[in-house]
Amino acid sequence: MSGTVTVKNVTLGEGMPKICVPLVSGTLAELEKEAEALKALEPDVVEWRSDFLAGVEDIAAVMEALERIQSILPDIPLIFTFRSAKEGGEKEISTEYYIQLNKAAAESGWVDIIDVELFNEENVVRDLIAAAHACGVFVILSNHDFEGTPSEEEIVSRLCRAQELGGDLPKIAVMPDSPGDVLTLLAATNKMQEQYADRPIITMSMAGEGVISRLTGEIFGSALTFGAAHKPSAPGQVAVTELRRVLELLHRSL
Ligand SMILES: O=C1C[C@@](O)(C(=O)O)C[C@@H](O)[C@@H]1O
Repeated sequence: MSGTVTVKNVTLGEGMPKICVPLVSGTLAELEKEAEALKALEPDVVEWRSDFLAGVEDIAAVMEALERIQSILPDIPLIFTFRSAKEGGEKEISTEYYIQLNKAAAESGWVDIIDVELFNEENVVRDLIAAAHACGVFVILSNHDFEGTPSEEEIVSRLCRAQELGGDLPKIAVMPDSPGDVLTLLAATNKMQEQYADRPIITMSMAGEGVISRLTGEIFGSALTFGAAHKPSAPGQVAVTELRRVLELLHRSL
């Protein structure tokens, strides 16, 4: 894998894959508790899945939550994500509000990375990337296929598209229907990192069969892996402490 992205002393794209833990609470009070509890797990990165928040349609509530998270975990890189229902998230919002929300998060100064879904209008994607970069915020350009696993060529092509559009961290999560689908994701990851990527990428095959892909990023070329604290944000995430143990085991073997 060539290229790295460094946020708050955490470098993605070198050494062991970094561990990201999602915050998935529904209320501000729960979110604060969840963020406090996360400290003990020492994640490299934290993702706030804002689509889980009951008041996410109110931008002031979102900003208040962001400020709280940031003040509880000031030293850990924070990803702001609104995951749309069509890509496995909790809610659907208008494109206008999606843009407003992501721009507000990027401009808040409390967020290091925003997650933008690749399958938006191209001008929306370009606009959000430009807005984030203007604030010194990185962009994960993501795609989620909860229905299945596209072909190796299609996975590589989506990751390349995310890179061409200027995403700092192209990402794809796919759902396997067989061990062969998991191999397809791993082969696509390997091909992308060997032949096309000039920056770190993030890939995973979800659910139980796909767990192996969340462990082997250092070998096949995925820079970030999502582990669960109490509640996973997607199927197949394993507990952070176990995840770290396996990543370290594989790292020592290389
Ligand atoms: O995109 C991703 C990856 C993910 O879907 C996973 O499978 O671990 C979990 C989400 O919270 C995150 O936004």
